[in-house]
Amino acid sequence: DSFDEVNLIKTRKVVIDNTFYEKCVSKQFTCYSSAKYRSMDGTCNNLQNPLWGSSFSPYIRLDKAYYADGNFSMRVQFRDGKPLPSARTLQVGIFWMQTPSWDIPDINNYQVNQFGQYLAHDITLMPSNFAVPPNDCCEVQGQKNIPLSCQAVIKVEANDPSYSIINKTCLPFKRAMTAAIDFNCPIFPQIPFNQQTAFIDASQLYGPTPKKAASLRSFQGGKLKTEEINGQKFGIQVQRNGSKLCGGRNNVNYCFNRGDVRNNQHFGLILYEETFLRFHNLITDLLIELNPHWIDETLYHEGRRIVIAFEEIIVYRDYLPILLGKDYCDSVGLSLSKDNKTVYDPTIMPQLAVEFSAAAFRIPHNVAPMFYYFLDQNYDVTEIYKLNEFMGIADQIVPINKLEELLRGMCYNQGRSPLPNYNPLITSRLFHGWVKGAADQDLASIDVQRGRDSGIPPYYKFREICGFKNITSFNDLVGIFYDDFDIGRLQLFYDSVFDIDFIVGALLEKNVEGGMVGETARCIIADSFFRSRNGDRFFFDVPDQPGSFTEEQLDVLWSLDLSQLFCLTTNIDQLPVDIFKPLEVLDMYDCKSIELNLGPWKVDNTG
Ligand code: HEM
Ligand SMILES: [Ca+2]
Repeated sequence: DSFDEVNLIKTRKVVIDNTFYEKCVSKQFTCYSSAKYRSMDGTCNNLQNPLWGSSFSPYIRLDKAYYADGNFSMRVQFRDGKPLPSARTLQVGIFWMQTPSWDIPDINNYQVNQFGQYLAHDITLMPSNFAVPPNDCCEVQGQKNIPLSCQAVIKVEANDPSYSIINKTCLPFKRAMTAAIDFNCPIFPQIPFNQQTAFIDASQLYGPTPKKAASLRSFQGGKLKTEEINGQKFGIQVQRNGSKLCGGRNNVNYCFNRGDVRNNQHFGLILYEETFLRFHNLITDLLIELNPHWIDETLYHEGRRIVIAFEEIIVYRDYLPILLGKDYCDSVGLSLSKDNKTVYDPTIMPQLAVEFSAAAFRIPHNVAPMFYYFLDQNYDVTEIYKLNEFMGIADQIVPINKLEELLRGMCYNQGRSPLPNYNPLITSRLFHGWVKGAADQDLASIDVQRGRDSGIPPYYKFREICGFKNITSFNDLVGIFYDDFDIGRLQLFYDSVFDIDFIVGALLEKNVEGGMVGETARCIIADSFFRSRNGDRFFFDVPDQPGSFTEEQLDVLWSLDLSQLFCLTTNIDQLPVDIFKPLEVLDMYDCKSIELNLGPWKVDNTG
């Protein structure tokens, strides 16, 4: 078998802990192997283990849990058992000083960031329990009986180069929900929950539960609900009862309601949510023309099945080769090819690893750009917005032509180059303008703290899991990072090489050739994408399933790409054929000439 590295993780015998399914779920499932469509929540995908990969089930662990007490308290230093350095202290001491105050331009554009985030929101959501007070964990520090979920706020030093300016000494952090604490299900050590379906099934659009999904459907013609704003069709908004609040933000006029709760995070993401929603409704329009006898239910599920197949193709054919490197994808069986169909294996656990969600797949936060440019038809800049100041607010893109101007900017501008640091706006003023307690966060500190919160192994252990040479001293790190001086910087903060947090080490690593992440992150990311696909009975090209596409239908699906989707769902005039490459103005689609032909979906209605 040539799929060495991914197999290496598979054959480490990842222990699938079934305690949750056996002890904590009382519902009995009757699954039908003849079902043509996926359930909304991912249940019954695996017929023997109906909850595998479903929403609200625990992540798996690639290794044991690393907690100080073996149960839930955060990891401590290897030598003396003292707390690890504050996540913010690491960000300031190792990354901040080396972060340029502008984005270094990349060979790819903003779409790589945006598709990545849209995809992340399909497969993973490891939330804190915001329903349980207090809202702002910093406010209760120093009091007696601090709730467990608030015991890991991030300490900020008085001389912090950015937070001292606004007198911030504490970053609120709420620990992720776990089986034992939030679902009353005694699993120890604790394990966080995935509130999304682990499958690539567009659950960020349709909703990860039957209830949420139903609330977004119009129940007419298979469509998702829309409303008209400024003469354009958008998805529905959240019922705000006259309040002007969107998520954590005051004074906004527009706030959308979609399958994933993070959908309003910023306008780049909203562009994807809106265009994919319009794509679904366009498909159902075409299907009803071909098959006028189809009822709403059939149209909805057939449309959904096409949208999902489309997303899966973009992920495995177009996106992962850019993120991980094309040759690597070929060698570990992640590539998609027309004649080599995906083999479904019911023994593969499709659920993602906590090491993936809490850490490895966050490395691409390093390409989140500082500024968004809006370009008109002549490619002149009409607006420039700071990412962090326009989070939780859709107002800028609902006026006529604005979605198109944003889209143009995201295609023609070079994106942020993947280097060890995140942009300084999201490491000091993330969610700027939000309500007190939520405002002015640091995503880099959060990512370090989330790793400790969820008990993932330290950096050296990840390298061992991935089969790289063992690390036993700081010296063994020579040659792994962009800059060997970083080893000295790490030594300033960590007592021992065994203490280094995964994401800190992984961000410093040299990127792999032809990819955007280092070798350790790549190995963990590949493992979860392998699971999510090969453990998915409904993956679009798995043959001989009740819902398998015909060869003619597959030909149509293969002919589609992201640029065509944007052509079909917006009023944009033209787009580069390769959606991820800036400045490729030679190979363009004239959007007026793009049509979607779903002919192979016409069925004989006499049968
Ligand atoms: C504009 C760009 C982005 C912003 C502002 C952003 C922001 C955030 C925030 C605030 C969180 C929650 C952190 C926590 O509380 O633990 C998060 C989580 C996450 N992000 Fe991003 N992100 C961006 C892009 C991306 C990209 C490009 C990827 C991957 C390709 C990504 C992957 C993830 C993952 C895997 C998580 C954890 C999700 C979970 O399971 O809860 N993000 N991001
Ligand atoms: Ca999903």
